[in-house]
Amino acid sequence: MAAAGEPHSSLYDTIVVGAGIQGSFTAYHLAKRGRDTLLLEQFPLPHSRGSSHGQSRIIRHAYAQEHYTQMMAESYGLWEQLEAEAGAPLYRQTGLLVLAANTNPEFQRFCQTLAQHHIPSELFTAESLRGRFPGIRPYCGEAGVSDRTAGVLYADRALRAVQDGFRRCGGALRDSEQVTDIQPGVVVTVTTSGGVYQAKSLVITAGPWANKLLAPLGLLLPLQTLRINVCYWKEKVPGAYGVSAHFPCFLAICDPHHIYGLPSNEYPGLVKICYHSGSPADPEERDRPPEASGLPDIQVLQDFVSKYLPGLVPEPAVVEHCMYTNTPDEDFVLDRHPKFSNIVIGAGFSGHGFKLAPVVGKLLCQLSVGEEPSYTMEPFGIRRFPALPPAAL
Ligand SMILES: Cc1cc2nc3c(=O)[nH]c(=O)nc-3n(C[C@H](O)[C@H](O)[C@H](O)COP(=O)(O)OP(=O)(O)OC[C@H]3O[C@@H](n4cnc5c(N)ncnc54)[C@H](O)[C@@H]3O)c2cc1C
Ligand SMILES: O=C(O)[C@@H]1CCCCN1
Repeated sequence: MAAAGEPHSSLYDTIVVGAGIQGSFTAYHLAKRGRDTLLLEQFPLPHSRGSSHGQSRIIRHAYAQEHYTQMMAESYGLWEQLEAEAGAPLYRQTGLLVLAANTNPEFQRFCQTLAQHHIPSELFTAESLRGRFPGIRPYCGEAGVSDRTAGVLYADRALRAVQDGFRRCGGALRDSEQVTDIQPGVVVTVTTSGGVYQAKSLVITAGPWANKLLAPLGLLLPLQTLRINVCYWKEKVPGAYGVSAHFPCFLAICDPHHIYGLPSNEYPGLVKICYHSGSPADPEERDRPPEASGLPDIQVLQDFVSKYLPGLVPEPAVVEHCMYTNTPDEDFVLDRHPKFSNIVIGAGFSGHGFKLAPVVGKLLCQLSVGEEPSYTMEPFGIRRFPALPPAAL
């Protein structure tokens, strides 16, 4: 292997830009197939400036859109495989409750998908919810549906495990190297703050920085980057909403944005409850507090916690930050560059991509080696966005 700053003596098969969960899984699949792969990351690892840091993420089969439930069947298997390779637990089953007015059309789609895919689940009325989950105070007319297979992924540990797996397969990971220039061609030339590298194909998985790398390649995707407040709430009785008390993850279908929670585990006595949206922010500015004085998301969460979860103190005890990169329809972008077919793009994971990363990585790997992808790519294509600059298409 070349020392940092020196060109690799031969061509890489693939360079992957961005060692978040999507780029790391893509590189892992490529290296497992024996491809000579270089994974580049701008920050020293581990870091907390993108979207893949933190201790926990929800994993679930339950989705209102069937294509994700379909992909989750394989994703669970790949997580288990990584867990076995890592020799450490990456996942804890807790179940998930989806909560909504029983007439809500999105809620009904969740119920249909769970039934069609034979996912173990149970329907609840407001009354049966109260009986089973005394920590929740449902309102009249509310319903719940559970996904018993759901749980929590140990995110930081999972990211490390997949990067370790990549290196064990012979992959090269260089952190603290920012990609500053990409020259497309049959051989792609990538310049970083530390050197110049060449490869037969390139995968861009740059999270909130995706458009910064794509713009010089003539492509601007309709992505919105959001700064998310990750809030933790104190239990009045420690453990009452904990994994050991069998409190599940939950997803409350609220208007305009959902609210979700994970049982207390990572910080003893604190339950993670967040708003599925945030304030628009450039990733370079993510650590600067938002200019508006009030934080409406935290106000919405405080109202929700005080009305709905009476065993929690309705004031966040800890607030951390993370970035979302949203597409208009919240479906991912997994596609080739419209002009440069050996440049593959994975972007726009819209706050729900972690659980699916094993399959996303496999699909991006398939696209970059020129194989037929294992799933329909229709929901993920770049051409679904009608207003792209004509230069790109
Ligand atoms: C608060 C929060 C809660 C979430 N909850 C869930 C959940 O419960 N379940 C779930 O499935 N998903 C969840 N998600 C979504 C999930 O975490 C993301 O979809 C996923 O982490 C996106 O990964 P990524 O690799 O695309 O992005 P990132 O993790 O941001 O990785 C991109 C990487 O590219 C690097 N990079 C960028 N530009 C360059 C460059 N020029 N040169 C070199 N490197 C570069 C960045 O430094 C970064 O490390 C949540 C996300 C957030 C923020
Ligand atoms: O992907 C998930 O399961 C969660 C749902 C709620 C929003 C954040 N992501």
